[in-house]
This record gives sequence, C-alpha cells and structure tokens, in this order.
Amino acid sequence: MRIHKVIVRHVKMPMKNPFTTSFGTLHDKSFLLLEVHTDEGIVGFGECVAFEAPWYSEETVKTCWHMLEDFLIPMILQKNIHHPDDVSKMFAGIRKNKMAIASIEGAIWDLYAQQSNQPLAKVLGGNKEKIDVGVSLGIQSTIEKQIEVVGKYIAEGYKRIKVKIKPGWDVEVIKKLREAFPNVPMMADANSAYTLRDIDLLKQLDEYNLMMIEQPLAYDDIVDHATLQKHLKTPICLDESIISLEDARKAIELGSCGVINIKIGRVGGLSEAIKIHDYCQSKGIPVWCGGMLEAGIGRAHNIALTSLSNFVLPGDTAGSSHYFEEDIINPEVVVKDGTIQVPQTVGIGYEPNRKIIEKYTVSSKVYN
Ligand SMILES: O=C(O)CCC(=O)c1ccccc1C(=O)O
Ligand SMILES: [Mg+2]
Repeated sequence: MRIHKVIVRHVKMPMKNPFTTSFGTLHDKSFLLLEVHTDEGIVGFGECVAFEAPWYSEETVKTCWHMLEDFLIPMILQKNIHHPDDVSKMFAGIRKNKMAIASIEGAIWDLYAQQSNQPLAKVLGGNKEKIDVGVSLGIQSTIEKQIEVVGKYIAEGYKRIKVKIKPGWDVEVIKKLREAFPNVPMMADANSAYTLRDIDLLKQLDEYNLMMIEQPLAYDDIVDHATLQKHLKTPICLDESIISLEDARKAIELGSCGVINIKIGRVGGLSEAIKIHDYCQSKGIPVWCGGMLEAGIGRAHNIALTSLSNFVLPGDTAGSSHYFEEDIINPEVVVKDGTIQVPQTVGIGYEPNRKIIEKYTVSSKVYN
C-alpha cells in the first residue's frame, strides 16, 4: 500500500465520571485521532493515547502532534508499505515518543487488516472469540463511596476490579474492600506513588489476597521493584516501567515483576506489543491489556490485541458506556457478563462514526 494522505484531529470528549489516580484527576479525554488514507482509498484509523499533561509518561497531545507533523508523517507519506512491521522499522531510529509512533502504526495495522480482508485480531495472531475484561476504578471521596462503586461494577459482571491506591489511601481502603467483597478478584494500581521506604506498608497488602500490585515504585524503575518483589508474596505487575521488549526481558530476568500490563501506546505499537506478549508467554509470565481511557478506536485495537493467547488475565478494556455518553464507533463496545465479543468482520470490526467524531473535534489538519 502507498500512503497518500493523513488527517490528524484533536478530539475532546467529556468523561461521565472524573478519573482520579495518585497523580491527579481527569475530567475530559483529550486525544489525537489519525486517519491514514492509501492511494486506493482505503482508510485506517489510529488513536493516540497521550494525555494533555505529562503525568503518566512524558508524552502529551502537543508533543505527539509535533512528532507526527515534523517527523513521523513525512516519513510515511508516499511510501510503499508491505506490512505494518515495516513501519516500526522506518521509525526505529527515533527515541521514545512511543505513543506518537503507535498512533500511526495502529492505523497501518487497520489498513493491513482491511487489505488482507481479515479481522484485525486475526492478522495480529489472535484466536479468542471473546475476551474477559475487568475495570479500573478511580479514587473516590470516601471509603464508603469506593465500596459502593466497586459493588456496582461487580454487579455488572466485570471479571476483576482494579482500584487505585496512593499514600493515605491504601491499606485501610483495601482492608475494607476485602471485608465487603471477600472473594472478588481484586488488584491495586499505585501509579508509582511509593518508594522502597514504604516497604513495610506495602507488605501489609499481602494480607488481602490481591491478584497483583501494579507499578508501586518509580515509573522508570525495574531495580527497586526487584528488591520489593523479594519482600512481597503478592505479584508485582509493571505498567509504566515497560516501554519495550528489551525492558520486559530485563525486568523478567531481574525478577522485578510476576505480571506485565501491555499498553499498545506505551510500547510503541501493536508489533512491539505482540513481541512482548510472545516473550512473556515463553517465560511463563501472564499479561493483560492495560487501558488509557481510550475512545472507540483505541478500544477496538485493545480488544483485537487481547485476543492473543497469553492475555490470560482480564484487562482494563471496559465498555464504552463506562467512560462516555456516546462513543466514536458503531456499535459501541459492549461488555456482557464481563466479556467482550471479538469482532469477526474485516478490519477493526467497528465503524468510525463521523458525525460524533466531528462533534467532538477541536481542530484538525490534513497532510498530503
Ligand atoms: O480504564 C482504563 O482505560 C484504564 C485506567 C487506568 O488505570 C489508567 C488510566 C490512565 C492512565 C493510566 C492508567 C493506568 O493503568 O495506570
Ligand atoms: Mg497502571
């Protein structure tokens, strides 16, 4: 395929519920949506998961737009691409900026699936017909409210509940949640809010039979996590720390984690995500698909990736209605009994809804 045109849109969608983590509260989901056109008129969509501010990683909506406009789009325009892996190779000389890279690469995977007349899940190597999903719940104003919100999502059938923790909102909250829901698969995500000085506090969490503790220590650390893991019975799951296959290899060799959360944007695209998935499988490390509060396009990509066989733990891909009043795809992503059907139709299996995309578009630019 030959890339003929790229359209970048800045989209801003209000979220139903503000999302609070150890690093702050989000009220809107502001992101870049990419449309990549081939000279045969096929259109692939990519969603960039970078947020407006650099609190999860260093990338932002603006840094991604800059990378796309000044480097990535010029590198693919008018180029012949045979396979999405070619794109990762074309971008191999670029340091970091994984979310910007992944947004283009995802659109090219969509194009590739359409051109191959296959579902995206199939061309990625996925074989599940449906996937189990959990939900990630933000920090609430009181423990009572947190218990109420968790109860609501258990009743909806989600296969596991993830709650966010931070200093001052941890052991007591988990203890109360366990008392309220003794048998529910539950985990906690700290988004790097602790250090090794908190080791005694983190050890107290071992009492509550959590499936795992996600990213307790620094966003770029794998050494202290290895030390912490030696002191904890609960497996550590790494999120922020793993931005490549090399990171995954080193973390597993060091014993820094027992589980890895794979986010397509964080690792620079679907091709790298598959490599990490395969490597973890060969090492007996289970993985699950993380989320970045994606709208429909990103969500569709997550579903396709989760259809690969080593995604054995429920991920964070909740239904569209958990986040937004209306999604940018048709149909929206529906969760029933904690599962999502993997689309078996060509491409991502959901139709981008141009009217709704237009409604939430703040600005856009065409590159050709
Ligand atoms: O529902 C989702 O998409 C995942 C929510 C979530 O936990 C999250 C949301 C934004 C940034 C980081 C994280 C995280 O997994 O750490
Ligand atoms: Mg996380």
